[in-house]
Amino acid sequence: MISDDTLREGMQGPGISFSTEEKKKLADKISSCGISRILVSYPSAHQSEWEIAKYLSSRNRFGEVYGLGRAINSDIDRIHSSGAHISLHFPFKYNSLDEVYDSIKYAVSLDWLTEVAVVDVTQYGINQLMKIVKRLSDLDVHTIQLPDTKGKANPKIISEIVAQAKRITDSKIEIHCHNDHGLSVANAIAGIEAGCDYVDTTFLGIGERNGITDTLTIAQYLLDTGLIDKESVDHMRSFSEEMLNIIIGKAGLSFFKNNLPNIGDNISTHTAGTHAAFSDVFGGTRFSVNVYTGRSMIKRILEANRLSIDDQDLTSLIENIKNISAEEGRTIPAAEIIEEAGRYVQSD
Ligand SMILES: CC(=O)SCCNC(=O)CCNC(=O)[C@H](O)C(C)(C)COP(=O)(O)OP(=O)(O)OC[C@H]1O[C@@H](n2cnc3c(N)ncnc32)[C@H](O)[C@@H]1OP(=O)(O)O
Ligand SMILES: O=C(O)CCC(=O)C(=O)O
Repeated sequence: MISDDTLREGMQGPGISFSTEEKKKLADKISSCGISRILVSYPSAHQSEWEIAKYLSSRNRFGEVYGLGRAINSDIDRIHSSGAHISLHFPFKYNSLDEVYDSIKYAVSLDWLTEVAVVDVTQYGINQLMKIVKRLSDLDVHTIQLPDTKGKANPKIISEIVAQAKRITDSKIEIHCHNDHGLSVANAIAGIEAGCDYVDTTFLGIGERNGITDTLTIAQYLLDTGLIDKESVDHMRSFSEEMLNIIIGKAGLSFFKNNLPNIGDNISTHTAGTHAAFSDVFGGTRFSVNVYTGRSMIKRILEANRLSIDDQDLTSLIENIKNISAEEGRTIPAAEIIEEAGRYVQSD
């Protein structure tokens, strides 16, 4: 039931970044918690993300190891070459889904366990969403994820979409609930009660903006329903305590104040490069920079500081930023990005 997303979604939490060595250690702990399904990285983001996907998928610690990417052939090839199972997300805005479906067909031809996230489910009417579910099911997508990407859903909505999806497809249904309105746990429980097959969680609920459903809270709920054993929950509790110190070490104690739903700063902070690329979909104006950044985000940070560099320099600036972040397991503050960028401006 639990699909752990701490190593990928968790690394989208403001101020959070993990090096490859840190991810290996965290993966060991997660597997000791009895979790067998895990999404570990975004292989097209950086070499380190490909390496951890390769490392974890070549070991027998988990039943299913996934890497995430865009529904485009180059991201699919990158994930597949790591040996991880393919997890794809739709674009956040589109005119047509034809090319997306072609790429998904390609992914399924490589990996029968392919999973696809129909991002931001609350943008659709229920009939339109079910048409998409049916189309993915006809393409033999193994797992259809229905994520509340913007954290705007409520338990009634999640219950309705999961129940309807389960009626029209034999594909597995997965939910992924963001916490902007503080409803990620209630929404996940509504999805479980409505019959979903998997629920995405992260330890301490860390993730993009103010995160998603917390693993331990859901495990505690599943314990009461008999779907998980007490030993696993005990391991999750002690790992959650360790994570608390890891997160404070990386993002400071104020992380937990900023991470409050509805009022915390984190709800307007983005890490995902692809989110910054769709600024009319995601309104956030604060950025946390690690290997998940992209051109759109770095350009916006430079523009806010009245700096502009040419395309080639931007490529090399982003490469440097991502390398430092991956090696040192830390986010890169705006001041450091500006200083790095300044070197390109001066050398022109
Ligand atoms: C809901 C979620 O959290 S899904 C997970 C999102 N996670 C991330 O975005 C983290 C990893 N991202 C990255 O490392 C970078 O954004 C990269 C490597 C993917 C791309 O970086 P860049 O090439 O510098 O592009 P940038 O980040 O500015 O923009 C993303 C591009 O992907 C496109 N895109 C985004 N999602 C999709 C998708 N599902 N399918 C196709 N294209 C997509 C955008 O339209 C944009 O294209 P453009 O460059 O033609 O405008
Ligand atoms: O977990 C995934 O597969 C990606 C989707 C996601 O993170 C989201 O929509 O918020």
